[in-house]
Amino acid sequence: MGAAAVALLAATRRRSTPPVTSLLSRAVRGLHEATAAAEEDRARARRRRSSSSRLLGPDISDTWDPSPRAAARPPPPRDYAVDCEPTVTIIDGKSIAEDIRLQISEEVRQMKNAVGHVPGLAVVLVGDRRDSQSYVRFKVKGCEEVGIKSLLAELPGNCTEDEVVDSVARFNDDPSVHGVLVQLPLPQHMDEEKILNTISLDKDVDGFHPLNVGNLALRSRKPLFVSCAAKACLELLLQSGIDLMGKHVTIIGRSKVVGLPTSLLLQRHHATVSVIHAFTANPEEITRESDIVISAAGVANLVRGSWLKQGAVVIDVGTNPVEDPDSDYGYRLTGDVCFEEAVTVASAITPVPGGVGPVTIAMLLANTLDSAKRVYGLSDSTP
Ligand SMILES: NC(=O)C1=CN([C@@H]2O[C@H](COP(=O)(O)OP(=O)(O)OC[C@H]3O[C@@H](n4cnc5c(N)ncnc54)[C@H](OP(=O)(O)O)[C@@H]3O)[C@@H](O)[C@H]2O)C=CC1
Ligand SMILES: Nc1nc(=O)c2c([nH]1)NC[C@@H]1CN(c3ccc(C(=O)N[C@@H](CCC(=O)O)C(=O)O)cc3)C=[N+]21
Repeated sequence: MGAAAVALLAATRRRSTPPVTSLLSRAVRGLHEATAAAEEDRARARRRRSSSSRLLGPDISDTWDPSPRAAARPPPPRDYAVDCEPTVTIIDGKSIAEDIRLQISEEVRQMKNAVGHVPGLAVVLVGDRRDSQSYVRFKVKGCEEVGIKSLLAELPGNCTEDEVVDSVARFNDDPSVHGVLVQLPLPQHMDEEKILNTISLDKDVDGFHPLNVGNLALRSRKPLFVSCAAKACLELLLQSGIDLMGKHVTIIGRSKVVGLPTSLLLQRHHATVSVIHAFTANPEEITRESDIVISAAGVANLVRGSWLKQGAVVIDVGTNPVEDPDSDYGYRLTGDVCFEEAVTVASAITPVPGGVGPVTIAMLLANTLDSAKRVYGLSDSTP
């Protein structure tokens, strides 16, 4: 099913009419009505977002206390059609990312006026994996869109660990660079931890440095940077008006890129967090108890509709290539969640593509901006 058809379906479906085919024909019949409803949804989401004072991710400093931002937020949208039957909200990550980039552009412009410099992001890419190359392209394009300077070091897959470390060291020493990241995964023969540990703590925009992760975990501490994917999950929830306090959130995955930092970040927002990994027995029993399910396992269609509680919120971080002869490239991206099943159960869900991914990139830009603000003394919160 195409993304447009799914969005249309989402805007028109009633939970009491489960068969997808009948929903589709209704979607076609109600084309104009549905388009108008979807447009109104987007406008409502934009109004909600523009009333938020901060779009650049969680304010780490006060997240142990009940979040003032959450308190000031209007109540969650009523996801009910006119006849009060529930509908599912497709969380529009692309549009949320666009708003974040707009705000970053403005701050970059102000920085240039105030100190004559713009933030700089350096990316180290090793090898020729097509997926890594395209993610890096998204990052560079994101920088261009907001006026952040980007630098790229591309190294062949058979280079030595020392060559990668040298690249990182050059960026660490470059005062025009405020963020350094090494695109993962690295080739098998390299020691990932050793290389990541050479990134300066104050340029660690991925938030993978042990001190940043440790400080995220500790109540009285404040990390300099938090994982972009974790911040994206939080932002998508908050921007959708979903309160986290006391909610049971299950996170599938415990990696340093997504699962672990997301579990720590959401605890700072007073969620009760369960973490599922490859050795967890009966994961579906845990997810079925959860108000919010965040999946970052990297397994296509792992989360079935039957894994979800009625009305659950679903954040699908997974980005998995699956064969698709109909696609130009012979494959397409799909999430960890079986979308067609989940939309019949969830109250809100992120699509893949167009959900978490664009917001993750926007958060990388936000982390780079924050880093430059710290360097130029423009930061409103000293860590
Ligand atoms: N959209 C975005 O912005 C981003 C998307 N991604 C995507 O998210 C996914 C995860 O990425 P990443 O965290 O780096 O991947 P990793 O492979 O590093 O981690 C995967 C995690 O999922 C767990 N896991 C794997 N299979 C299962 C299973 N069948 N049941 C339960 N748990 C399982 C693993 O458990 P164990 O620890 O036991 O091995 C591990 O903790 C990928 O698809 C990636 O492309 C990643 C970053 C950003
Ligand atoms: N040092 C490092 N930091 C990372 O944050 C990191 C990494 N390495 N290695 C790989 C994973 C994966 N990841 C994604 C980021 C954006 C999209 C993204 O923008 N996805 C688009 C896909 C668009 C498309 O390809 O068509 C979307 O979901 O809409 C996906 C995945 C970051 N990661």
